[in-house]
Amino acid sequence: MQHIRNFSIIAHIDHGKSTLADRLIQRCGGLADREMSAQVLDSMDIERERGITIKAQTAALQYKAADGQIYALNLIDTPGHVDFSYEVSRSLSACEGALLVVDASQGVEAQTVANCYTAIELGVEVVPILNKMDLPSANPEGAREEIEDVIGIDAADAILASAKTGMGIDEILEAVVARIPAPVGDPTAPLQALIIDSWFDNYVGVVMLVRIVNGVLKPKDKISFMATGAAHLCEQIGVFTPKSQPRVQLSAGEVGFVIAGIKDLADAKVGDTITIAGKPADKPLPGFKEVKPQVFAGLYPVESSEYDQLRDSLEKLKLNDAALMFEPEVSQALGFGFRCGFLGLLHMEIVQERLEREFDMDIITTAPSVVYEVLQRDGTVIHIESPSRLPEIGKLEEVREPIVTVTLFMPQEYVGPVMTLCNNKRGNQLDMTYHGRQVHLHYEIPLAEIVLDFFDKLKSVSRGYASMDYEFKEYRAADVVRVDVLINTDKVDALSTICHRSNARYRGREVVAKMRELIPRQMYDVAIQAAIGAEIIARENVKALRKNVLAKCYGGDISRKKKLLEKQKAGKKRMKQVGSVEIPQEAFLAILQVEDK
Ligand SMILES: Nc1nc2c(ncn2[C@@H]2O[C@H](COP(=O)(O)OP(=O)(O)OP(=O)(O)O)[C@@H](O)[C@H]2O)c(=O)[nH]1
Repeated sequence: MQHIRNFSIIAHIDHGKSTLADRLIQRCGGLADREMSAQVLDSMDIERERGITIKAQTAALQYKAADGQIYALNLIDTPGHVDFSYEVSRSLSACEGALLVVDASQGVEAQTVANCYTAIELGVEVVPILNKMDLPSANPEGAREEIEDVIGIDAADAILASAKTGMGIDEILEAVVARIPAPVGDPTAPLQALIIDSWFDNYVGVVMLVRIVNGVLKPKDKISFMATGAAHLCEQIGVFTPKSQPRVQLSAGEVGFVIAGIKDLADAKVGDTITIAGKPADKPLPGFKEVKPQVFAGLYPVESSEYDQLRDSLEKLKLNDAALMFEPEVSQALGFGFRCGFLGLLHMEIVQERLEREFDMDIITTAPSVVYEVLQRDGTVIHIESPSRLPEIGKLEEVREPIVTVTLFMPQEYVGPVMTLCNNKRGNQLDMTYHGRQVHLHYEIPLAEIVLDFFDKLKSVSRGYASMDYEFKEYRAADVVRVDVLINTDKVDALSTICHRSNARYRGREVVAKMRELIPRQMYDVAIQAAIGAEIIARENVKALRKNVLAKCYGGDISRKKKLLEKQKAGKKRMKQVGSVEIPQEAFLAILQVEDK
């Protein structure tokens, strides 16, 4: 076990995490050069294009160190975004060390900070690396100071590197061996294996990436899952180099994959502990948490006839995304669709994008909302995942909204703007502490305010330097109301939102104004109104088109006419016919564009 090193790479987006991982794999001979064409660790196209790693993967490398010994280095990939913070914490808790990659020309940026704190909290050894030293603009001294000031760890022996040219790669591998502790664990104890990640493979079913903490796991072992209680037969184990390679056993300290004929991802939850059914460990490893969707939105097919296809697509996506939830929903305006639950806004965007790209679906998404707890006059308590389902005022005793505790990190100069933002979002400050130039703030903020656009605003007011994390605290009574939108006097249920009474009029007016810009002119005048209960609080008109598009340019050339019609059809794709009015996707999300008061 003293020849094993388990480590992750943490970095802000674009600081070179994937490039460095590729270099390390290449240097250790994991893949031939021609296989290195693409960044191997980001397996999904969409990840490559968005540049965000959403599914953790790993590589087991063999490295012959300067001391002549051969070491088994397990590189464990971590996702980088706050929506996936639980997965990050599970990946890091499977490691003894983490390489903190900082772009020497950019310095420390927001995302590094939260992940780095998670690593420090978990007792993981952090090795700072200043990457992109080949760039003329590299400023290692500045970056070093920022690591010390902002993150607060010693950066005196940060390694100067370039994942592009290969500079510093050997030094990094030597540091992994010398500075990161070997795992500790008892191979003779009952099995405790932490599930770091799990995903669905069409051929073998669920694949689990595990860190063996204690004990030994072999094929044919009957394993059980301590959180779910499910039992399965272990069929195959092995490691990724990054290609999969079978092994006859995985022992304490090692990282590898397990296949056990599992069909449902829900049986193999990230963070759960695997043990041997006949000889179980007396307790699971700490830190298991059920991930629950926090953000809900309606997803509807643009063509009603594609409902079944949308359901099939969502089912396929769910195979590989245990956090995605969905159930059928009917909207008067949009017809049959699904109410879907996501971990956060990025998760929602990824699902939406995959539905469109991988499954070729045209969908309309409604504005994201949170779950409200409603105490009705008759004493019953219900949970509302869709604003249109909020009972009428006469039946309501109390509406409670989810409150989260938000932890924010930022350099001192951004404290003012960040506090203003939190206050605008109905935040309640809990405390503020200084750590050198770095400030930690704790706030309680209604989740509904966070899901709208908090993350983007936080980034813009802090120029990307502030980072955040949040955790559900409780449901708390709130004076919220539903703002409805009427189009040509018909209420469009998919456009209803719930918001605090103090903001309701303002938001209603702004949404209607935004929608006027977003809804194209049609053959008739379109009236857009906002209402609270029976009271109309705002109204705008979209004036009718005077002339028909075709009339203008049609001069007998039929191919031109066809082209125009095709163009119109393509442009129509993300439009939904509501009554006699065509509403584009953007208009359903107009609430996201409303600025704070
Ligand atoms: N000049 C230079 N460019 C580099 C170096 N390392 C990475 N890059 C470039 O920086 C960009 C981002 O690198 P990635 O490895 O994709 O960064 P990442 O941190 O994995 O980013 P995400 O996957 O988006 O989180 C790419 O265009 C790389 O080619 C380096 O040492 N020098």
